[in-house]
Amino acid sequence: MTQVVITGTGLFTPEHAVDNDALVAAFNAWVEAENARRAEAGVEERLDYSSSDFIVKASGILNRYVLDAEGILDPERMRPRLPRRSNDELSIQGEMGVAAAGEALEAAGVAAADIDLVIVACSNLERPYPAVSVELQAALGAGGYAFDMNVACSSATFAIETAANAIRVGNASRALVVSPEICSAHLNFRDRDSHFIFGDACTAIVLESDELATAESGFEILGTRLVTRFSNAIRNNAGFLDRVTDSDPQAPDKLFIQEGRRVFKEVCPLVAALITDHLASLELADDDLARLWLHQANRHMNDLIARRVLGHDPGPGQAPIILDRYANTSSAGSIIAFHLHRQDLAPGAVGVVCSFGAGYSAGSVVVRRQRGHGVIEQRHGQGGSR
Ligand SMILES: CC(=O)SCCNC(=O)CCNC(=O)[C@H](O)C(C)(C)COP(=O)(O)OP(=O)(O)OC[C@H]1O[C@@H](n2cnc3c(N)ncnc32)[C@H](O)[C@@H]1OP(=O)(O)O
Repeated sequence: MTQVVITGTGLFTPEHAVDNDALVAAFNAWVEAENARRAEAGVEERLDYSSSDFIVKASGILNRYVLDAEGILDPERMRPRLPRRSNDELSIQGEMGVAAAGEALEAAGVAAADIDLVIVACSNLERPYPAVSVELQAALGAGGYAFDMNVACSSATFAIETAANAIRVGNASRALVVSPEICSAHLNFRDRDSHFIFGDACTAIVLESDELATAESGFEILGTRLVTRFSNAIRNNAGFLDRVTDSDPQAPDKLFIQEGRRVFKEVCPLVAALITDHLASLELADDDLARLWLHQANRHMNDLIARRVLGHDPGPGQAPIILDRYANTSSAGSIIAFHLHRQDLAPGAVGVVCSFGAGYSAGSVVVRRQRGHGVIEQRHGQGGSR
């Protein structure tokens, strides 16, 4: 069976950084104005203020990067301002994708023309068609075929499995998985419970059949495992039927909404069981795991999942946190952690990239650092989705 190797990753980080204090100042200025409006209109109910202390304590988030800070921090607007682009211009997600893909291709030592599958996988696509991936394929000069897919926060791991299988069956020899997440556009910055949760970023991953890979030390995919379980606890009702259902396009449910506590309670055990069962199916023990690159939604969730999987608190750097800087970047989060925190791993070290999110959906990708190019250990050398 063809072995599939991750040979390069890339990351696009928007220039605008917004820390909690700036976000909270904008939110509280809006609350003050809104409460004054309510008082004037004789409405009794008042809105509560937000606080940086709460955000850090509840989530571990200190900062987020966004495509446009000015629109978000304007209390009169509180949403990013992204100018409309003409059909002849590269789309916003296409531009993010070109930046992240360029870095990933360079790391892999692969020319764009040698890519024959491009998957754009993210929570929110900026239009239904033509597919952003097909536009990106053209912008990069990649060959083969391309398609978009959305499995919310698990989009990237589901796409890794899809790309790896395409390589295994011979439909592609090299694939690019790109996750351009513009979470600031689906976030209700006027909702106290969630206004701090998300940031924007784009990741890219190059996957190759091992016979073709030339990168010095790639990460061999030992197996992938995906799970979904329906839940309304995280939801966004925006959709193309809005126009014909005559529903209010400004209604709060047309943006991200969640029952945070429920998500915490229901998703942590699901994810811990997914990883543990996946490792067992690969004849790996929990303590074989040198690293957990977990989805980055909430620091406490990650601590709990890592503890459940490992049976003890993770060692320093064993379950890296990037949400302190990036906040929740949906499907990009676990890939950012993988991108930034893998180079120190010794050859042969095993780790898991694990996403979880709306759906619910969760994906586990177990990888092992190669011992220099072309040398693959046979002990856990199974291919396929396991
Ligand atoms: C998986 C995904 O990627 S989906 C997207 C992200 N999802 C998640 O992160 C799900 C996991 N859940 C969580 O992380 C958490 O539930 C959070 C961070 C969303 C919220 O933290 P919680 O501790 O659950 O806060 P909760 O909503 O219960 O509120 C606790 C208190 O803080 C208050 N509070 C809520 N928001 C704020 C705020 N912005 N500032 C100050 N206080 C606040 C509430 O009013 C409440 O006060 P009370 O105890 O007096 O009633």
